[in-house]
Amino acid sequence: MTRRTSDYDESDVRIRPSRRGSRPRSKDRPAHEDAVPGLVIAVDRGRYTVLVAKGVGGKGNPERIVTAMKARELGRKGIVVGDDVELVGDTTGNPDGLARIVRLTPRRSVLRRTADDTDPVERVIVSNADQLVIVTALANPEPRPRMIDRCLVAAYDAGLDPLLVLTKADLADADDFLAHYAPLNVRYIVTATGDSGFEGLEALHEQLVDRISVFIGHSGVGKSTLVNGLVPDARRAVGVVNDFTGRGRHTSSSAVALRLPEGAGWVIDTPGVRSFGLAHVDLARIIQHFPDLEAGTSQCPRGCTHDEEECALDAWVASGQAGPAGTSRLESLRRLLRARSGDTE
Ligand SMILES: Nc1nc2c(ncn2[C@@H]2O[C@H](COP(=O)(O)OP(=O)(O)OP(=O)(O)O)[C@@H](O)[C@H]2O)c(=O)[nH]1
Ligand SMILES: [Zn+2]
Repeated sequence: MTRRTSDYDESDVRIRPSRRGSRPRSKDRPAHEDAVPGLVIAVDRGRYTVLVAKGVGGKGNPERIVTAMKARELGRKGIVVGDDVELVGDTTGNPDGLARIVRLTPRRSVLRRTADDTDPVERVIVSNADQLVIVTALANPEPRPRMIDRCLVAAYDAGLDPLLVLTKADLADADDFLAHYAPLNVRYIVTATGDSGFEGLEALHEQLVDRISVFIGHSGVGKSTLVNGLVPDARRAVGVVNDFTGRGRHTSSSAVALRLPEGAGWVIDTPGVRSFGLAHVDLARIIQHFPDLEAGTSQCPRGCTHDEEECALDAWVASGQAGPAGTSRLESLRRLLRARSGDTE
């Protein structure tokens, strides 16, 4: 198996830990009592853009953006957008200054993916998010239900609440699509741009208040249009900082956290992420992420893989108990199970 390299700034971690025990903690590790907390909002080739709040490190200090590198003592531990960290060094926000990240605060959530479904290297895309916003166009490009199902599995597995955003409702009706997904009880927002402005943007904004939301979607679905509508200046702000420090501009291939106006939540844009390999998701757990089908497994033989002749799910779907999308959802589940076990057609 070839390990795919990625220019995406995610942290790579072997899923199966090595059998060698980790090194005992050194007693004389420096304590960094003067470290200040910050939030990682962008990562670009080993440089971290960290937001440090007002008043931190001294009364009267303004909110500032600090460029940092990872301290040696953190070893190979990856730092990603969304991480809460502690910094030492120059944390004034001086454009020529450089801070060091000396501590990573335990993560509340991690959104991971692998390059494909059997890749042993998992990448952490973003940490500490609580919502996954799956952006799909109703037309141009056509919705991809299998991709959506995959994103839903990734969201549930990471403990994030999924939110479907269906764009371009001016081009196609949302009803068919919504009928398909209704049995899943996933929250959704329908948006459209047109003569009457940007419909649905406010409803979407409401769902983002006080949350950390990761946006994912294929090229052309209108994700940038949404993000720019929600956070008109933020991308420029992050870009400016990177220009200004001369330490590499923020490229569109890595995730960036953008603050909603009035500070009421974060949108994390993930321009380089278009799909999720799910090698890190326990095979037996995948079915739990299909709640519309899981109820039908009670009639399955013991140890059923749900991809075998005796599986009760075919009858469950045929009886209509999984709703109108049952057939396609079961197909989706089985494709995932096969891909996950390396048994691709
Ligand atoms: N008709 C219509 N077009 C839209 C809508 N939203 C976005 N578009 C158009 O769709 C195209 C793609 O939009 P983007 O926002 O660039 O899409 P994206 O998902 O960010 O795509 P990448 O930038 O390639 O990642 C643009 O031409 C937009 O103007 C919409 O609601 N209705
Ligand atoms: Zn079964």
